[in-house]
Amino acid sequence: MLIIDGKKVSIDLKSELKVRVDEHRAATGKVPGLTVIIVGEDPASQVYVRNKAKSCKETGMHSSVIEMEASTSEEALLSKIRELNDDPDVHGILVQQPLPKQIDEFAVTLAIDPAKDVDGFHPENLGRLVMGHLDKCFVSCTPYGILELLGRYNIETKGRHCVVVGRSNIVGKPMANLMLQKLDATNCTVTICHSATKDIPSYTRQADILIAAIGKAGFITADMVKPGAVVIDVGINRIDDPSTKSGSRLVGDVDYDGVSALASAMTPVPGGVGPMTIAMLLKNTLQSFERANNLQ
Ligand SMILES: NC(=O)C1=CN([C@@H]2O[C@H](COP(=O)(O)OP(=O)(O)OC[C@H]3O[C@@H](n4cnc5c(N)ncnc54)[C@H](OP(=O)(O)O)[C@@H]3O)[C@@H](O)[C@H]2O)C=CC1
Ligand SMILES: Nc1nc(=O)c2c([nH]1)NC[C@@H]1CN(c3ccc(C(=O)N[C@@H](CCC(=O)O)C(=O)O)cc3)C=[N+]21
Ligand SMILES: [Mg+2]
Repeated sequence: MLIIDGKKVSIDLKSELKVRVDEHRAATGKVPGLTVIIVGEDPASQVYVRNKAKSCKETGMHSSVIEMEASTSEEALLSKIRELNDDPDVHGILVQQPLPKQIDEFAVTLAIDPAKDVDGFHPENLGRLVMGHLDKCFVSCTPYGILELLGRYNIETKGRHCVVVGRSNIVGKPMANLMLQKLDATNCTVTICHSATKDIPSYTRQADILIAAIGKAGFITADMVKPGAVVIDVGINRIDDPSTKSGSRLVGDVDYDGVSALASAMTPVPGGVGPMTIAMLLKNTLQSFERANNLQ
């Protein structure tokens, strides 16, 4: 079984991005800038935001984090976003999800300038993805990172059956639509399963490429997987484990031990899709900078 090493690929990709950032700095005196807004004090979100800022610095990009109180009003957040939309030094804006319940996530997504929406969540970007205008949009970082992994590991996609479990706007839907595109690196037959799907194993067992984005630890078990399938695990679930120092550990949506015995290739958790999500966020931020400065 081939372990698809997202951690390693993300390191390679970040060093490629750094070369380009250094060239831009030398030529223009400017570097790409990413601003992350975090509302409230969710500890998991704080870890992601710190990782994003650290990766930004590794590649020579400028990073700033805006922390807002959990009680922040929707209007206060929207007004901060409008300020960043107008700031020429900000090339990427990311508002960390989930948001507190008084704030409408869709209103926030709509407020971000699509040209700075490095998450790829704005309907203009998701719509362009669905319509196949990939060069003019930002692709949601997790699906984009998975595509990058499939490409770097030379995994055949054309004509193969890709089954995506999960239909969120940030992972499942863009993932399925990406694999459906008429491109050499995609061109799959696609099935999407969700919580109302009857008999999920009957679909997952047909998958040549199985992508799990559910948010339930160990949901995909060996009996649900066709021997030789490529299995991509998006899930990030923290479970109790008294044998570890912290008392918990991260697992994916796939039962790794069971499924790795019959898959041909698989992403681990941690060290698979997660680090790629961050690398693609930086790639999108660099892309935004290059578009803004006519450097393409
Ligand atoms: N590695 C990374 O970079 C990232 C990881 N994640 C992780 O990926 C996972 C999914 O994230 P996200 O898409 O935001 O999650 P959401 O909770 O938004 O969506 C989960 C999807 O799974 C479906 N689902 C839930 N339970 C079942 C079930 N019993 N059977 C079938 N389908 C089910 C839901 O169906 P329905 O629509 O019917 O409710 C929904 O479509 C989470 O663990 C998250 O932490 C997320 C983003 C990035
Ligand atoms: N606006 C917005 N954009 C996002 O992209 C976004 C978001 N909100 N909210 C939360 C989810 C989740 N997400 C992850 C990113 C990296 C890892 C990651 O790097 N994971 C490491 C482990 C990290 C750890 O140890 O906790 C790994 O899998 O190896 C995980 C999850 C981005 N998200
Ligand atoms: Mg969600």
